[in-house]
Amino acid sequence: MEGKTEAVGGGGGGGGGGGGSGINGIIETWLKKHNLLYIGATRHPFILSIRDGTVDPSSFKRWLGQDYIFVRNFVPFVASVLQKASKVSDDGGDMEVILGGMVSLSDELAWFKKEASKWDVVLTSIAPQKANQDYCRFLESLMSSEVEYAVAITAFWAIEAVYQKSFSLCLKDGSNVPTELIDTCQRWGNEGFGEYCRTLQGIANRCLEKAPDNVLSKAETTFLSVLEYEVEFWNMSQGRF
Ligand SMILES: Cc1ncc(CN)c(N)n1
Repeated sequence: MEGKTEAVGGGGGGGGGGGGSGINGIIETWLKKHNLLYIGATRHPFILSIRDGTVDPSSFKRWLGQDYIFVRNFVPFVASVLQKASKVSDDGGDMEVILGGMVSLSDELAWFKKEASKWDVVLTSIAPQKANQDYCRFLESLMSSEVEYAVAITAFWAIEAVYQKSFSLCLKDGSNVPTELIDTCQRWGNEGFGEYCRTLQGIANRCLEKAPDNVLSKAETTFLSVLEYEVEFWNMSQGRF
């Protein structure tokens, strides 16, 4: 899909339970408007090297260790999104989706531990690198009660969606992912995770449609920041600082 905008997850639907307006939602407008940066985050050379089977094992190990630290910091951020949802969302449907997301993050942490031992990566001896520290600091800033639910849920969707889009690319026909990395690609590239991301996209769209202009522009800036942090994270994984 190079050079062409595709709604995250490929469907363009607003997502069950989200109620967003799908193909014509605010997020779809942003994806078109910021397509270059979006492509930069979702078709990064690190991901392309996994897809093509040319990934440097030391880059993969670096990514693995750093991402474990990131996910540990991501959990409290998601908890803060859940707290915001409990205060503002009308029907409780958002809370169920976010809670489901927290359950899969618990699985994700267990997966990192198992994967790390397979690759001889000692998770307890890893220090976060600068790009990771910056990203985690950004997450922390979004946890403030001053940050609106529409902004926080947009960030949450974008963070999950970048991984879904990136790793699902590795599962497409013609890819040459090494056997030992297929499980990694399936973790975020599977259809269930794609559906979950479309649901988050629908929730975010619904919130953005109700949001005043100043919140909309904060959410757009936050979306762009997520894309930039994701690019830096992939760069860091490749040893490019
Ligand atoms: C950096 C990063 N971004 C997103 C994800 C998906 N939870 C992740 N594990 N790491």
